[in-house]
Amino acid sequence: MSATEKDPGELVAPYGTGAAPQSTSGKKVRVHHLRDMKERGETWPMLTAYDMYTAALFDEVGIPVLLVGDSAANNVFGYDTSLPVTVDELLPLVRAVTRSVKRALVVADLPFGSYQLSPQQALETSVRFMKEGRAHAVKLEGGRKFAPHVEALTSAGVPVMGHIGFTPQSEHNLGGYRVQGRGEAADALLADALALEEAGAFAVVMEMVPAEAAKRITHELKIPTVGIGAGPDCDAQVLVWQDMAGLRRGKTPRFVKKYADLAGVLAGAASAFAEDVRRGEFPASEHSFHD
Ligand SMILES: Nc1nc(=O)c2c([nH]1)NC[C@@H]1CN(c3ccc(C(=O)N[C@@H](CCC(=O)O)C(=O)O)cc3)CN21
Ligand SMILES: CC(C)C(=O)C(=O)O
Ligand SMILES: [Mg+2]
Repeated sequence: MSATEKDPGELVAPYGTGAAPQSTSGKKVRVHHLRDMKERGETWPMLTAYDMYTAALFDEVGIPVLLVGDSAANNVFGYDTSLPVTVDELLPLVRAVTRSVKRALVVADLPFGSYQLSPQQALETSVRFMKEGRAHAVKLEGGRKFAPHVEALTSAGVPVMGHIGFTPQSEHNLGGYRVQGRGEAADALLADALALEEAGAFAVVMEMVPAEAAKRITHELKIPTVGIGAGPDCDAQVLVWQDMAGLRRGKTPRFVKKYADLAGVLAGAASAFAEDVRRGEFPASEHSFHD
C-alpha cells in the first residue's frame, strides 16, 4: 500500500490511544490465545460492535474479542426483544465489523430460529456468517441440548462460543429477564457448561448468574467464561457497548456500568448544530466555498 493510499481500517487522531494491552498487541487474536490468557489468569474484556467506527475504535484500544450480538435487534434495529432479528439483517453488520478490525476476534451471534432446528441448520447458518460475513467464530444460546450443534460446528472448523444462564432468545420460556442458576440450579448450569466444553466450545458466556455459581463454573472449566451479570470471577467480561458508553437511555440492567454519557454528548452536539442553523451561524465562512 502506498503512503497516500488510505488503509480503510486505519484510524486517525484523536481516536487511538496507541496503547493496546500486552496480550493483544500486534497479532490477530485467535481462540487459543483466550485459553492461554485463562492459564495466565489474565482477565479480558469483550464488547458488542455493530458497525465500522465502533469496531475499528474498540479494536484499536485493544478489546480482543468483539461480538456482533443479536442484541442488534434492540440496539440497532429498534425491536423490543432480540427474537425478531434475522440472519439477513445481521450479516451486513458482521461484514462491516470484520472489515474494520485488524486484531480482534469477531464473533457472530446466531439469531433466534437460525440454529435450533438441527446441527445441520446451525452449520448452514454458521457457514453463511463465516463466508459472507467473514466472522471468525459464532455464538449460540443453550446448554447441553445444544452439544450436538456445537460438535457439528467445531468438527466443521467453526469455533463456537456458548451462552448459558439467562438466554434472551428463551425469555418466554424462562419467564422474563431473571437470574438463572440460584442455589441447587447451579449444578445444572455447571453440567451445561461442561457439556459445551466437551462438545468443543472455545468459551462460554454466562448471563445473569449468581457470582458464586459463576466462580465455581469458571474454576471447573478449562475454557474461558465470559460474564455479563455473573460476578467478578469470570475469565472475561462482556457488555453491550451502548450500555457501557451511556448511549442507551432509560433504565439499564443491574449488571451495567456506565463509563460515559454518549447520549448527553450527542444530544448536546445535535442541539448546538440545530441552534447554529436556526441562528444562521452555521455554516460560517470557513465551512463555505468561495470564488
Ligand atoms: N442494550 C442491551 N443490553 C443488554 O445487556 C442486552 C440487550 N440490549 N439485548 C439482549 C439482551 C437482553 N438482556 C437483558 C435485558 C434486560 C435485562 C433487565 O432488565 N434486567 C433487570 C431485571 C432483572 C430481574 O428482573 O431480576 C436488572 O435489573 O438486571 C437483563 C438482560 C441482555 N442483553
Ligand atoms: C450480551 C451478549 C452476550 C449477547 O449475547 C448480545 O449482545 O447479543
Ligand atoms: Mg446475544
